[in-house]
Amino acid sequence: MSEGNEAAALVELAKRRGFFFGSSGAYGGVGGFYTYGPQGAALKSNVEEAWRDRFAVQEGNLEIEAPTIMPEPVFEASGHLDGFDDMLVECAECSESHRADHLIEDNSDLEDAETLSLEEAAEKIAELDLVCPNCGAELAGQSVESFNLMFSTNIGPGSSSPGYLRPETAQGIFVEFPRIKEYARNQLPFGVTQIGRAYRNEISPRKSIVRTREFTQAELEHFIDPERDEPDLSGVEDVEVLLYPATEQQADDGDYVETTIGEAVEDGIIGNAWLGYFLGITQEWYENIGVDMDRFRFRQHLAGERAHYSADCWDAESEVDGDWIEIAGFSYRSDYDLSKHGEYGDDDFTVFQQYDEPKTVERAVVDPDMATLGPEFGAQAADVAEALETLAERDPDAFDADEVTLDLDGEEVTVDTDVANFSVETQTEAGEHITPHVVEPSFGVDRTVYTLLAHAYETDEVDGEERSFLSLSPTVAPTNVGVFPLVSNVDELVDLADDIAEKLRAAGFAVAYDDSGSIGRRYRRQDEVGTPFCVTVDRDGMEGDGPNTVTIRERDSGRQVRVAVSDLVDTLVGLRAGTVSFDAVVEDNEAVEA
Ligand SMILES: Nc1ncnc2c1ncn2[C@@H]1O[C@H](COP(=O)(O)OP(=O)(O)OP(=O)(O)O)[C@@H](O)[C@H]1O
Repeated sequence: MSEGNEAAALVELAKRRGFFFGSSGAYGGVGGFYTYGPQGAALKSNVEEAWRDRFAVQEGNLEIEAPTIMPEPVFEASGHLDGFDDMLVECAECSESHRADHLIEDNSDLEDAETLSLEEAAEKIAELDLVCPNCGAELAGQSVESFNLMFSTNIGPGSSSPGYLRPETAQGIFVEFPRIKEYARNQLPFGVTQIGRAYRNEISPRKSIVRTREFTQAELEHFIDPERDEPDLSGVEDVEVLLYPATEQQADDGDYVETTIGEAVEDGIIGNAWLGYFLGITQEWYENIGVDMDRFRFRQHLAGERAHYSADCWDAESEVDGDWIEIAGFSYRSDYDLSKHGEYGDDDFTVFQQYDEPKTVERAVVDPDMATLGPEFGAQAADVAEALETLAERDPDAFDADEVTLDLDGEEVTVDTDVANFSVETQTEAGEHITPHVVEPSFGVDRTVYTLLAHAYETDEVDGEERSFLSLSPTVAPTNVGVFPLVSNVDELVDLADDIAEKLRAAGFAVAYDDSGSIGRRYRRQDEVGTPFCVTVDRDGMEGDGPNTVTIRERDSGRQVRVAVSDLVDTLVGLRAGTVSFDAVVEDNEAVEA
């Protein structure tokens, strides 16, 4: 497809063939909400299933399903209430809202306008003479404001209990960590996955299902002890990747780095081995489900671009119509989330890590008797003593210094270790409580679906006519097989076709049974929705005393092969799973002239 046309052709096909379309059309539609039709819902569900199989089942990770609405304190702790903002500029003329950073990026060479401050963004808009994409009015002089992307609601009647629709599925996993860690028997590392809806009140939703206000994420939160846990890179070190590191993006002649996961981790291009591990298995997964690897890269975030919780971040990006779209994000979230919930929430977000050998340590033990602290602390004495005790537990070495500094609700108090009455006791410790760090691969399911459709969309010529088809991988194709009686007025053919359709459905296939129109038109209909194989029941296969035979047609090449009905289900099972190639089926059977 030529550049610029791909998305338009895709959206047209998606609507006509029941992949997806803007929702609530009867009421004028509402920006940023899409309904998946029968083909789209099946494709999306197959992508989710493939993700679940790779990132939950194959990895031995756990899966949970948490609510999509959570109370306000969760998002106070997570930082989303304060920090989950985009830059908004409103047109004074038509009142249309725009994302300031996107407007700037679309109209300049700047790729990281997100990193600008609000004032800088406003200056840039003026400098570039940007106009409102809706009405053409000048935007210079308009202020740029930050806009929080969370949808708010009230839980129960009244407004005393505000809640928010989750902007990422991840918080549902972090908040439930105290329960899940028990389930995982407190053994790090372990991973928890969740596939579900997330909601963001995007300032300007666009590119159909690429930027919507309600979308599906598939997230994995992998909990590790950064001091003890190392990933096993042996399975991914040879995976070849195209990387676009932050340093290259900032260099004048910034270039891609073609390397392997093993080398990228060794050379420090990917600064964290766990991120390297996940980039490796992700690249293979995307390739398996049909993302075109010539239109795929990993791009590292620039420092100012990273989310409030992220210490290092890479995006998986796919190219559609010449634009790079983020389809998954990989963040090293450190202990940010669990520490915050530990601080704000009323539960234990740490894990007890046993030492290899018990350790003998000297611990400062604070005397809780306030009198010994001296009169200078007055009414604060009880708080000071409590803070000293906490410090003694968390950082006993602090008492080696002459004085210790305490934080009493934001007020700093310095205590001379001579007057802080503590004694040093020798204790044997079996382990320590640590707050696990989190490595997070976060996938956008809708953007994956969009990429698969865009990368699969092809046109060629068949019998002198243009044909458009989706070369979707058999593992995700929404319809697995088409079944057609060559003609609909011969009972014998119709009965056998019915019987085959029933057997295939019983074997777990999504079957499209079609007996209307010419066989060519029936093939075209299936080609357009990406059905990889079609079975046709014809008279040739019913002749003689031998086994009945039917033809299987392969979508992309249009080649056909005649196979015995008794072998059909097994053959298609192999073809769908990719364990049997169409070439092998042709070799074992009789190729048919198309
Ligand atoms: N509005 C949206 N519509 C559809 N998918 C989304 C949307 N926002 C995020 N996603 C998906 O969720 C994944 C993880 O979310 P993350 O918070 O990393 O996105 P993001 O960096 O905020 O995305 P963007 O910069 O495009 O707004 C993204 O890689 C993307 O695939």
